[in-house]
Amino acid sequence: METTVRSEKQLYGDDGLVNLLRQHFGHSEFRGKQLEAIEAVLSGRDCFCLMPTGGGKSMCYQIPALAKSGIVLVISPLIALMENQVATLKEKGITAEYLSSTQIPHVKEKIYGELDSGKPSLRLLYVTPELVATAGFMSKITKLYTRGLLNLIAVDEAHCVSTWGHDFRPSYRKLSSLRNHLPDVPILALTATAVPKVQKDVIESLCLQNPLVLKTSFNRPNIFYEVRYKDLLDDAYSDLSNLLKSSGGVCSIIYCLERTKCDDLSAHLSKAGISCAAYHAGLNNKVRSAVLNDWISSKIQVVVATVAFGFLTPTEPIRILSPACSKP
Ligand SMILES: Nc1ncnc2c1ncn2[C@@H]1O[C@H](COP(=O)(O)OP(=O)(O)OP(=O)(O)O)[C@@H](O)[C@H]1O
Repeated sequence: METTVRSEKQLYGDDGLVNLLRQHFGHSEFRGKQLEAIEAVLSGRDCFCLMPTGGGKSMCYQIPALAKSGIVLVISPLIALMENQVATLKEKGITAEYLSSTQIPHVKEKIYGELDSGKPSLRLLYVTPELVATAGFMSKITKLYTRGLLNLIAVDEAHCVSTWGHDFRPSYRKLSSLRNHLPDVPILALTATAVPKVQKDVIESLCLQNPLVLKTSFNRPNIFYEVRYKDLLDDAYSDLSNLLKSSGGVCSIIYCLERTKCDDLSAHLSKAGISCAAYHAGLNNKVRSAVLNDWISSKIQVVVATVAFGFLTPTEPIRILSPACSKP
C-alpha cells in the first residue's frame, strides 16, 4: 500500500510525468500547455483546454491515465477517432477500450465485466455521449466512482456541448448530469474551437468549477491555405486529380458537404487512377472501419469524406481539401 502511494506521488512530479511521456509515447518534452493541463487535473482541478487541431490534446488525459490509478473516461463524438486512438494505445501496451454501437457484443460484455471487477486493469475507456446519457451506463460509472476508481473525465471536442458551436450534438448537452452524479471527479474539456461564446457555454453546461483555462496559440507555421475558385477552373475534377497526382502520393482527405458528393467524387477520382474511397455515415460500420484502416495503412491514398470522418492527425504529411470553392 505504502509503495503504491509513494510511487504515485513520485509520478506527480514534473520529472515523473516527462518520464511517462518518453517511456510510453517517445516524445522528449511536453508541448505548449500540456503539462499545465495534466498537473491541474492530477491535482483534482477542472480544466478547459483550447488547443489547435493536432496540438496534442489527447496527451492531456492519456498521461493522467498512466500517472494515477483508476480509469479515465473519455467522451468522444466520433467512433472513427475512438477506434483509432484505442488501437494506437493498445500498440503501445496501454490498456484502453471503447464502447459504442459498433463495438462487438462479446467485447462489450468483457468491458462491462472489467468495470464491475474489484481492480480493473483498464486505463482509458472511450465512450460516446449517447452512451453516457443512458441510465444503465451512468449507474455503472457511478458504482465505479463510489469505489474510488474513476480518475478523470475528459470531454473531447467539447464545443459539441454548445448550441453556439458548429458541431452541436444534443446528447452532449446531457453531460451536465456528470457533475451531479460524480461531484469530485475532475473534468477536462478539450476543444479547438476558439469562439468565446462557445467557451463560456461549455464551461457552464459542463458545470466546471473554477476551471483552469488554458489557451494555446493557433499559429501553425507548417500549415498553409490555398483557395481555388471552382468557377475559374476549366475542369474542377481534373484540377483536383492533377493536384493529388502531383503530390507524390501524400495521404489526403477531401471533405464534401453531402454523402452523394463523396460517392460521386470518389468514383470520379478512381476512374482517373487515384486510389480512394468514400467515408460517410450512410455506409455501414464494417465498410467505414475498412476504409479507415486502408487509409491509415496507406492501402488507399485518398478518403472522400463528410465530417463523419473527423479530423485525424497522422504523423505522416497529410493534405486536407475542403469542397472546391465557388466565387463569392
Ligand atoms: N509533447 C509532444 N511532443 C511531440 N509530439 C506530440 C506531443 N504531444 C502530442 N504529440 C503528437 O501530436 C500529434 C497530435 O496529437 P493529438 O492527436 O493528441 O492532437 P489533438 O489536439 O487531440 O488533435 P485533434 O484536434 O485532431 O483531436 C500526435 O501524433 C501526437 O503523438
